[in-house]
Amino acid sequence: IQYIEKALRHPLNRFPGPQLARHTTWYRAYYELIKKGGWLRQLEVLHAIYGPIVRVGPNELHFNNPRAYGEIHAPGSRFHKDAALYSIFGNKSGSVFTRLDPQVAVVVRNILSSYLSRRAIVPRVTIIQEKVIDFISRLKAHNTSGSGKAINLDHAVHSVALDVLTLLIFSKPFHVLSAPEFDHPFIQHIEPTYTNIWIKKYLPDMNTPFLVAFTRFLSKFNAVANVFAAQLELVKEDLDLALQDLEVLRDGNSSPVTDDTEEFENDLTQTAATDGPLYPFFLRKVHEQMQKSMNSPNTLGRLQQLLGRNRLIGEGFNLRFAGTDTIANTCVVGIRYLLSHKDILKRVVKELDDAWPQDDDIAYEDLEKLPYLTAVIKESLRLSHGVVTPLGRVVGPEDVMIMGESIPTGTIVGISSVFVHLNTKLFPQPTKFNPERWLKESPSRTMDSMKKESSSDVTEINADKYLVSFSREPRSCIGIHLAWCELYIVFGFLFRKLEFVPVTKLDPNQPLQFNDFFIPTYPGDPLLVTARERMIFHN
Ligand code: HEM
Repeated sequence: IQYIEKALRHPLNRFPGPQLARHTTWYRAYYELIKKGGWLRQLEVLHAIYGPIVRVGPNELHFNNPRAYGEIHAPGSRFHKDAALYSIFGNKSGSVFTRLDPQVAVVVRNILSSYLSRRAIVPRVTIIQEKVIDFISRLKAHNTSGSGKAINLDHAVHSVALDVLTLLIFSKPFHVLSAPEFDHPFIQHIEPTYTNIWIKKYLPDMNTPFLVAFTRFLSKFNAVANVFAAQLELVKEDLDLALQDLEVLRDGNSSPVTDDTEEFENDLTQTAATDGPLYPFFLRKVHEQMQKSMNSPNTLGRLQQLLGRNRLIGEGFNLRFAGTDTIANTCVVGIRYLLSHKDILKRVVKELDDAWPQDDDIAYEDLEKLPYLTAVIKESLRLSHGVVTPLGRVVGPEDVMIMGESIPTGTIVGISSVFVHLNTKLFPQPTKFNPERWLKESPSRTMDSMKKESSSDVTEINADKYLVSFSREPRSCIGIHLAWCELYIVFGFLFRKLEFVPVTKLDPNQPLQFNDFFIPTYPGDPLLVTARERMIFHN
């Protein structure tokens, strides 16, 4: 009776939605677990029935208007991340990504952001370039080896993304690119990893002896666990190596304790000459902060709690996930669309050839200046969406207005990036791969159409503002500079140096289907291609 009374008085009752979802989160679980990531498709159905705000769980609302994105992910927001959603990444040992409170996360965000800043990344561009050149030779060698077998480009691109990231960040990179046929176990298990983590959201105490014993029976689960364990071992070894270095530095008294971020960034820039990986720098910065706090037990205690050994391992481990599959997905989606749109491919290749006529190197800054390449990357980011799951936030510390409605404290609110990127007012013919839309002189953006847009419920016409693949402050992606840099180099180098012949049948009018497993996973045929060197003829 008490339950019924409470349910009848619930403040979210005024919002429409399916009856079952009002009473149990298992309504959503059905789509996430049984319908294998079909929650996004169901959200579309629900919005079509119930309108722009839908009650999708006992305590959860989903929005479909891009304006809501800005209101939920607003600078200075104190909304916490949704504990149940982020528990799938194990928020017990944790990392900045799984820290729920933005005011706690900011401490680690600041340190991590400086070592992933543009100033830290640009001097390390050669590390990325060399790996991508190595990748290109492997693709060519595969073709000339006479095996006659096409390459699975999805696996190949995930391999290069994982190698670039781990080479740049850790002193012990994973080296997966050297596996025959781009088929390293770390790569084979990407999809099962993502599809299996959902179960943790609904059975959070996976570490209870019963569940551990139970999962031993599931061979697929076990294989994924083994791959996880192997990667974790590498991160742990890296941490130990870095800590040993720190001991040496401390004994030799050569680690200056400094408050000065600029000095730290200079330090990063100088050490770039030695190709230093970034994770040890991060640890060194943490170490410096701790030394500085020796006389302030409260700060020291807080730092130790935030950055204890397990947490530092968690931080390193999380970077592998945050920074690999997201970039690889953007590349795979972009390459697929380019190979199925010959006119767009021709135009981007011409732009590259004009800017880079000789077979020597091109400066990264010159790639960044190419408008069409930039538009191709933005369109690839838009149609790969970044993270597709609604990034649930808990309203607080007081009630707020979202889409003109007062939303009570404690409500979980979200809007998937897909509803922003596929909004027809912001991006006409949204499922079409059309880099033109990002160019200022785009013929599709006439004064008339812009006037119409500004009179719609979307008040700003700046499409860049609605590219939310990296989310928004205060929890936006801190790897954005690395991501952009890698995307320019992968797209620029691959299409300047190689010609791909798709073996998979690609239909330009068929939008790519994906499932919602936090980041999108693409069922269906893998992208099989052969690759050969491009010949450039100049008059
Ligand atoms: C195309 C590539 C990438 C995309 C689309 C992307 C997307 C995102 C998104 C949407 C978020 C917000 C997640 C949330 O609210 O829970 C995020 C957070 C994050 N990203 Fe990325 N990311 C990319 C690359 C990277 C790279 C290369 C790194 C680092 C090596 C990285 C590290 C992080 C971290 C540490 C966070 C957590 C920030 C926080 O919770 O405060 N990401 N990313």
